[in-house]
Amino acid sequence: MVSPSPFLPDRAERLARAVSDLRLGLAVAIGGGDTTWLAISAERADPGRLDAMTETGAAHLAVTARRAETLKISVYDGDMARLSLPRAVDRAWLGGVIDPANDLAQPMKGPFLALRGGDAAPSRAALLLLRKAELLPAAIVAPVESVPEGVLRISLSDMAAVSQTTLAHVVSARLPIAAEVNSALQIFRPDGLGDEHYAVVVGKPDRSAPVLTRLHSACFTGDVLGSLKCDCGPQLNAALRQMAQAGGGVLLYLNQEGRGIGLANKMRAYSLQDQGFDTVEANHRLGFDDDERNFGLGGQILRQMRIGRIKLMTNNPRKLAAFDAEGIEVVERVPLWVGEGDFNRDYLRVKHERSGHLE
Ligand SMILES: Nc1nc2c(ncn2[C@@H]2O[C@H](COP(=O)(O)OP(=O)(O)OP(=O)(O)O)[C@@H](O)[C@H]2O)c(=O)[nH]1
Ligand SMILES: [Zn+2]
Repeated sequence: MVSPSPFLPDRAERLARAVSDLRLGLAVAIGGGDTTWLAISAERADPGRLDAMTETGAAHLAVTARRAETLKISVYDGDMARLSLPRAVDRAWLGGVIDPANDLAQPMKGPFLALRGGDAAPSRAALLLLRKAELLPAAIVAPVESVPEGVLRISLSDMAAVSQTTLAHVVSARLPIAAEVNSALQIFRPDGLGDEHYAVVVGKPDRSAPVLTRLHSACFTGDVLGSLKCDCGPQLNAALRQMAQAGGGVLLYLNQEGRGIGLANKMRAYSLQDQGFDTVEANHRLGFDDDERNFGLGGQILRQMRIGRIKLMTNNPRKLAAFDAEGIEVVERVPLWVGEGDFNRDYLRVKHERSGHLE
């Protein structure tokens, strides 16, 4: 007989499963306190599951403090709020509460009853997992007597593994690119939650000197489509060209689209920007922070590549701090201001004025 225990998922694997279940619209059971709770994405909840979650009258809707602020809901749980839900939730009402697309058209959505006291930790865990699933951070949460068969169970103590992803090198292959034919692409894969990330080695960087490095965040609209709303495409190309001219460099490409909120949410942010909100306000109205990226992954990749000293091409002081925290010495910052135009002037101004980007 084969022993079952090696086949059981560990904490990191359970969390990765929980994120993909929530993304599908499935419920996840969260235990670890006195009560076990079922949580489901408010965005993905189908009518049958929504009714089942709310039929006892004990369900609540968890939203982030950012979203609560826009909805003018009292925040008693620090970074989040829990709203009591009626037995039969009106889906249009729910849509209005969680999705800010119609905030301006439908400004009054209350009255809301915000819960105080009790255990907010399971709801907080659900919100964090939904962010990792790149869904709107709004969860329907209800206590359960018993967990329905087939529903994944996680424990609050599993949540510690959310930020403990370790990346492993998978493969490296030669990749001639327009900037430098002598280049290579390396792939790094997480052991639990998260996406694969890449390192482009341009030319032959001299490892005895600080390596010219760029930490780039995925931007489908800018990198691939040539969107004029941001500066990502020109930054990507300028970085690769400068590395080629310098004889070599490393471009770390982190799959953290939309500053970590995912492409669908970034497009929600863009539609809010069309209503007049700036980049930061749009993120807040959706329930996200200004920037949800984890730059520490870049340092982890460089350590695996045995690169310890770099010249970093960036205007973002948070990136400098992140490499420092990972033990990578940034000996010089190389400013990277390119691609300014009519469509991204406000975006660049907001980076400078609100996000602390350097000259
Ligand atoms: N949420 C959101 N993300 C955006 C928006 N515009 C661009 N992005 C994302 O922002 C990231 C690029 O970040 P930036 O702040 O432009 O630049 P940075 O990489 O932090 O800083 P630099 O190193 O100085 O370029 C990419 O992940 C883009 O997909 C937006 O309006 N909203
Ligand atoms: Zn972009």
